[in-house]
Amino acid sequence: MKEPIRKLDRSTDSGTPKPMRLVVAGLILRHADSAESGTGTTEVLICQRKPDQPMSLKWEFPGGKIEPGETAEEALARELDEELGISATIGRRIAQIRHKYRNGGAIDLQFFVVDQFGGALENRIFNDMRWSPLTALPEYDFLAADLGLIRDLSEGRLL
Ligand SMILES: Nc1nc2c([nH]c(=O)n2[C@H]2C[C@H](O)[C@@H](COP(=O)(O)OP(=O)(O)OP(=O)(O)O)O2)c(=O)[nH]1
Repeated sequence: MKEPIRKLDRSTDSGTPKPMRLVVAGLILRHADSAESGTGTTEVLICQRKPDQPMSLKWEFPGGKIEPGETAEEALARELDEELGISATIGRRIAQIRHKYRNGGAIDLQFFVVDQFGGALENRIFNDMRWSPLTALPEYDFLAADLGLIRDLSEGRLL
């Protein structure tokens, strides 16, 4: 007897499966003093992707993929050197997020605090970069995987 032709399940068959990408990103912090209130504001460095990159002009935290043989901290220190020209001391890990982008790419993202670095910050690859108070983060159009973290940071839950 002939086997019936099975219909392809579009939700599971989207071509060759892409491997999970392991990504690290840094929350580079600085503490700005406010003259009027006398209290300090915590600011974080945010970076905007270039117009010719995938997910163009979205905002993200500096970082990138872990290469074979690297620890997460080593990968982040390398990326921050390549992207910003700084020698960063990688602090504690404050979040880990798994996300599936619509193109089928899944990423595992780890975020680390960086509150010490050597050298002068230099924008080597981004369209724009700026310091944002944690409370202002939701005003920026961040990558989808970062949105939960953005909410937590802006509401003072993580730092
Ligand atoms: N650096 C960074 N990447 C992030 C964040 N959130 C998020 O979804 N990502 C994604 C975007 C990229 O797909 C991937 C980081 O890869 P990458 O920095 O090495 O290189 P890329 O943007 O050229 O990415 P790709 O085209 O190779 O996928 O992680 C974030 O806050 N920072």
